[in-house]
Amino acid sequence: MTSHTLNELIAEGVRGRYILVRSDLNVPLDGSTVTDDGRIRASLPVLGKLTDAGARVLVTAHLGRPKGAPEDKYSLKPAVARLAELASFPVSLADDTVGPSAKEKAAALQDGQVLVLENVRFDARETSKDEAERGAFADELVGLTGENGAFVNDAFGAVHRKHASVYDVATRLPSYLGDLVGTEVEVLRKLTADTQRPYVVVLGGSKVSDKLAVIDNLLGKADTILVGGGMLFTFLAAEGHKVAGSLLEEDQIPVVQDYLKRAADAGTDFVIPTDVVVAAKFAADADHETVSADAIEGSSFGAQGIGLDIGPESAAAFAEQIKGARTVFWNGPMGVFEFEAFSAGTRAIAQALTETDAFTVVGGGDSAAAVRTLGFADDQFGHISTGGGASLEYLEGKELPGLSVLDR
Ligand SMILES: Nc1ncnc2c1ncn2[C@@H]1O[C@H](COP(=O)(O)OP(=O)(O)OP(=O)(O)O)[C@@H](O)[C@H]1O
Ligand SMILES: O=C(O)[C@H](O)COP(=O)(O)O
Repeated sequence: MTSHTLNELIAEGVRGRYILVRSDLNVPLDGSTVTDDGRIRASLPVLGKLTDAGARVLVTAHLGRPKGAPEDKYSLKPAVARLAELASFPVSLADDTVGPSAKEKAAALQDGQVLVLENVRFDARETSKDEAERGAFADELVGLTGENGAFVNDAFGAVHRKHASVYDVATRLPSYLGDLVGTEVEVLRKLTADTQRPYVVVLGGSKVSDKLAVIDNLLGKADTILVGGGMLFTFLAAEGHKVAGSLLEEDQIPVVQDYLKRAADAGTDFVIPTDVVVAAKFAADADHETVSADAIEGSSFGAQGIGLDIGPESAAAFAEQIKGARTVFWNGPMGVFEFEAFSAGTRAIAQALTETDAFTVVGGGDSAAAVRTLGFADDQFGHISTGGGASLEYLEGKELPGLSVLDR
């Protein structure tokens, strides 16, 4: 990569200039409490460098997946409150993204201060497939920077998104690679350049179709793929099993069937859970029991049952695979770890990662949150990446729009 770096921008001089920074503040929330501030902490160094150098920093960020209009539960308020607590520079939040509040607060911003714009996904143009629509939104974001603005992408978790605040603004402003993105790419580059085998990829989480899409390119690259979390039910369904009320993306069944067919030729083994923890409902205190993965509907909860974790037998089998690996990449919790009763699978995988001799990478907002909230320390893993989907796509060898647009 030949992108210009933040240090180069700072050397050019930023005092008094408006610098637009894309950060990843997409943190897990419990109501208005940030349950893991890892991504906020990871965003601090770049903001600190810019404010120390006298820049007026405008931060863009997303939270969750709102439907292109403001929604209280997706406000950046809690994330920005936490950022302000941790920061050594003044931080404020605009009430909108490119509206009157953003304009007024941006105009009043002083050297060394940070203004975060409200969730970029409150504007449908941010994620539009239509380049002109995204471009119009990008123009409005760039308009806030005045005459001599610049753009820094420090949102590693979002570099796989061709979105206005990630991609289109970079075609309109002199653009630079943030330190967090630089560091993350360096670790993943080393991992792909010299992958020690066996290479085991552990996949879980709830963004089922996103994560299923990456498997295509992992076939042949990974020796073993361990399938947990929400996507496991699409695998079970692809094998002809009923999954009751569990998370299932029916339209993805043929895709998974195709993967299963191609796996042997590609030299990749799938390990699919043999037991599942099924709950009566999606709740922390739900009644639950462990059943065989091919008999989910046979649980006491019948067709209402929801699979919320992998069972102990599967967790042990996954741990065994991890023990024998030389490289492990893990994205996506094995179950709904936020509820204690359904956290055992995720805990077992985290534990196995801390015990293997393999180089281990944990990627993703919730995956990183899971290992921390379950009591593991960052230094027990080779690398904890802020990016889940982003790191997976990097490992697949895909071109990431947010990175390639910075290439000169
Ligand atoms: N069986 C399941 N049913 C429903 N939700 C599940 C299940 N297993 C895991 N999850 C949920 O998946 C969520 C995390 O998924 P996600 O795909 O967002 O992972 P991530 O690590 O944040 O990756 P990324 O950074 O790409 O978003 C957790 O909130 C967890 O509760
Ligand atoms: O959580 C993530 O992986 C990033 O913040 C990107 O979020 P997205 O998958 O909703 O684009």
